[in-house]
Amino acid sequence: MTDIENLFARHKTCVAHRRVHFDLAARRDTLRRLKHAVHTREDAIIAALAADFGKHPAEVRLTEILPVYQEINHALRHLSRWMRPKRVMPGLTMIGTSARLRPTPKGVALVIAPWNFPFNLALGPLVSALAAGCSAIVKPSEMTPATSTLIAEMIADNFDPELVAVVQGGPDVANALLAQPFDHIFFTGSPAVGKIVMAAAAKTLASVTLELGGKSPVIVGPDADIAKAAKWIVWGRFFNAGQTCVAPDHAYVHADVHDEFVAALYAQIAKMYAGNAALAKIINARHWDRITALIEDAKAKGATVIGDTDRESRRIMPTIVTGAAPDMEIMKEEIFGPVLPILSYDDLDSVLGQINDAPHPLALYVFGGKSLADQVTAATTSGSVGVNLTILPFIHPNLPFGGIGNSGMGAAHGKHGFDAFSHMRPLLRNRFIPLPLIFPPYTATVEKLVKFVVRFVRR
Ligand SMILES: NC(=O)c1ccc[n+]([C@@H]2O[C@H](COP(=O)([O-])OP(=O)(O)OC[C@H]3O[C@@H](n4cnc5c(N)ncnc54)[C@H](O)[C@@H]3O)[C@@H](O)[C@H]2O)c1
Repeated sequence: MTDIENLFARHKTCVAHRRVHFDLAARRDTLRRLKHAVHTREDAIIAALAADFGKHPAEVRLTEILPVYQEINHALRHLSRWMRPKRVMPGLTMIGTSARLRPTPKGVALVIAPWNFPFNLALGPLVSALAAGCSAIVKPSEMTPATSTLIAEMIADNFDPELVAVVQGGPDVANALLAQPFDHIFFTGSPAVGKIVMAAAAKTLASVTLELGGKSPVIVGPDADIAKAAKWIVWGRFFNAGQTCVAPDHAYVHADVHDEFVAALYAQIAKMYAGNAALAKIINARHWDRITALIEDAKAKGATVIGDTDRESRRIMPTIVTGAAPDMEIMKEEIFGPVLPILSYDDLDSVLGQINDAPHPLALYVFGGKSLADQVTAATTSGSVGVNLTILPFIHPNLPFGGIGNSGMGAAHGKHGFDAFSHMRPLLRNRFIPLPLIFPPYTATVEKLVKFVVRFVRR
């Protein structure tokens, strides 16, 4: 038996014997312990993310630590209601029964996390798994060794390994874990690896939540408040150096406001990133090479590019690509870096056509009046829609967060995350249902009764 098989078997046994935290008090205790563990390590988390890719402490607090506290507090506040069995009305044919839907822990959960928000995206789904009463094995990203090691130590110091365990490693370790018959797999990462995860889950029939990525467009309409649009788009595109799944990937800007918008972008970049102290590094040289190759290809195909790069420090300064066109590589793959291509448009229908011809995005942003937002929302499909803001649908505690098609399946956060790790188990109790009156033998009276019942239901 390998270490992973052994660990999984121990989780399975504990879950089967309800030895892990199952009732409300125990789950709350687990969540409080997790909160305390994070609270006592805030400085270490900031240091780990600085070591992994130069994230600014304020950004770590806002995008890695705060969302985890929010997820824990929200669960602590609402868990008792989420866990309560829900009464379900009987409908005509079930009169004489009482029905309840009881959220039941799925069992042993696997959480596979990416590198871009390595703390938040490992811990957030873990909160949902623990709130739902599951045990969990977490595999953080191998690309952020300092943060992943910190997560492993923090969990080992605070939890029985049969309740929560962290297994570190890359694709090999992920695949060894995926071979185990988990009860639910929560994967956050690229669409390419999402397909590998789903294929593996098909072998064990594990249910999956897939939080994937893709190109999230933003549309800036002729009636947009340009200064406000530029502020939200610069913030959403460039924090974490653009390595954000819900970042606006490229912008369609109405020709009437194009020049004003581009000027406003530069003004905002100068304001937010003067001196570049706030800008994170690109995660590694491979990604730096990939992103700068996209920039070079756009330049070679006629785009105007403003923004500096430095391989030594793995920095790419906030970069604007004007005159971008669909044939450029930068318009074909998720950029996942601090680069914003701008496409000028006159005809909204052609923009909607381009969005609909591409895989469904994780997020879609619209800047403009209500009628533009309504028109775009009605004509397209995406994981979420943000109007006159960016990123925030991810942070809202009561909105489901998830993609559709290429950008993912299922939902995370709050009650939706709890539901992902729960089986809604129907419980139907017989009180005085008269159905046995029409059990065989089918005498003339029974037949008449059956006919009557069918007529009654049909009417
Ligand atoms: N929807 C969301 O919530 C969300 C959040 C963050 C990132 N993302 C997406 O994640 C991607 C960036 O993250 P990433 O580069 O870490 O993603 P990734 O898919 O390369 O890696 C994610 C995880 O999968 C593992 N993995 C990698 N290759 C594997 C393989 N062949 N078999 C099994 N496991 C494998 C990694 O070790 C890591 O833990 C982007 O596409 C981004 O949009 C989505």
